Amino acid sequence: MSGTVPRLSPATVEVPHRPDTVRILHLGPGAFHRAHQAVFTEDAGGGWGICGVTQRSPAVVDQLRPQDCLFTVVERSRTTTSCRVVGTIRDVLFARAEPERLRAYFTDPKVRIVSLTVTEKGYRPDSGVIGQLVAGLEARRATSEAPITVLSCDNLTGNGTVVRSRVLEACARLPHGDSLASWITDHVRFPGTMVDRIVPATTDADRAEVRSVLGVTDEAAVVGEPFRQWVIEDDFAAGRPAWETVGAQLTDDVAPYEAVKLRVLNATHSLLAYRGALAGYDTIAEAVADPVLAEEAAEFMEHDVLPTLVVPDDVDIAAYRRRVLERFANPALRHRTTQVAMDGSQKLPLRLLGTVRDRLAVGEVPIRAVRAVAAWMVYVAVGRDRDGRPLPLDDPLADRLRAAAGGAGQPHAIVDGLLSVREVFGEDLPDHAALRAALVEAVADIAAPVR
Ligand SMILES: NC(=O)c1ccc[n+]([C@@H]2O[C@H](COP(=O)([O-])OP(=O)(O)OC[C@H]3O[C@@H](n4cnc5c(N)ncnc54)[C@H](O)[C@@H]3O)[C@@H](O)[C@H]2O)c1
Ligand SMILES: O=P(O)(O)OC[C@@H](O)[C@@H](O)[C@H](O)[C@H](O)CO
Repeated sequence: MSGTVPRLSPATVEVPHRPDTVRILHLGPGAFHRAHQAVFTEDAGGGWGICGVTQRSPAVVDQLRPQDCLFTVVERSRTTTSCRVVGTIRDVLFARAEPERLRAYFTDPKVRIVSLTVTEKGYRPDSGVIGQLVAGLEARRATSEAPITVLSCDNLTGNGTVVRSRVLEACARLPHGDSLASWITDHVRFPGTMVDRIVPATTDADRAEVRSVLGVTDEAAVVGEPFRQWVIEDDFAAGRPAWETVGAQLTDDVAPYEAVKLRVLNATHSLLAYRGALAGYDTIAEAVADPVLAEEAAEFMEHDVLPTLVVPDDVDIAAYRRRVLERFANPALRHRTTQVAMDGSQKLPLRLLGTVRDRLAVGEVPIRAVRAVAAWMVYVAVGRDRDGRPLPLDDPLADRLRAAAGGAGQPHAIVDGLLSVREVFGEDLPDHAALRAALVEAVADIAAPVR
């Protein structure tokens, strides 16, 4: 209950140096954007204000607008907590309710960057995000024609290339799409990025902590770990904030950094999420505190992932792997296993199946990666933990996955059913006999305690 505690606003908290002008339009101003890009952008200075655009609901607009878009970032290490109010977001809008305001931002030459954090499923053709981008770029072409950069900050392999391809594919479906595609090719850049900061969904307890520390009610507070990293391909059409002055790394080639992050951090996160949730652990920190799961995670990184990586010269991969496990072990974050487990059909191909394919290609069956995939299969098929508590299947393909898994049947039926989902496993993996056999064995082993 907030009682009479005043709301966070410029009247209740002093925030120096707020930018006056919106120069970045951000699609998907969820927890991660607020704790990552908004913080880097505020630190970099130079007057780059952000307008956040929500796609699916006005919830974040309703949280931020009464606060003049101010919000708190709560930074939690194992032993310390600090709060910082961020003022770089200057406007927020719900696209469906305010299409004219959205169009005005897209056509405004002062807006130089459209960035995105819309989750992996936000890039699917049915999400509406790509359509929104194409409509916005079309409006810009018809008015100012000013060059602009589209900056994906989602955990996708080749996020810049993916968003560019999706945009051009959508143009190809329009009646006069060829000329729009050609304008986009000449005027719009799509740099790739690697983004990293663990930012769990905010809870009521987090908001209560902000109330007690700052003495204000903040409905838009977010929580993150102290670590943050941003590697950005330096390919911008119309300028950018000086992010390199505040710790971001600008480079010609993001791909090796992105592969290290997705295959080491995100894949191990998913392994711990599925194995941990099935074992009855609520949080990633609890899962990695289990010696069996910690060893499985460490061995997965060392034996399955490492041989597939081209490690950039400036990355000490042994230290990186150790640090990832230390970050996961931070108990103050309370990152829920079921949050990391969501959208597995979209995440597995990006985080785990590249490693599986690369190892199979050299004649090795990566048994620890296989166990992680098997844990996802058991999570989908059985749908409850070892104490019988239900596990949510929050996934855009949930119905298809449930039907394919066919309930908690025999291991071979679960594996064959889920392997047949081509959107996840492609055309190659379902026919790989050694992979199938290893999956059946791992599913049998992991499912036994939860049946
Ligand atoms: N949270 C983290 O630790 C973290 C770290 C690195 C990268 N990321 C990236 O940021 C993304 C968002 O994470 P978050 O913590 O902000 O999540 P969030 O749930 O707080 O926000 C997700 C945002 O994406 C939008 N979205 C979700 N599904 C969509 C769909 N189908 N179509 C259109 N928009 C959709 C939501 O409306 C919301 O604005 C992640 O999926 C990941 O790609 C997150
Ligand atoms: O955010 P998602 O849903 O793509 O993935 C869940 C986590 O693995 C992820 O958010 C990590 O916390 C993050 O990628 C760390 O930078």
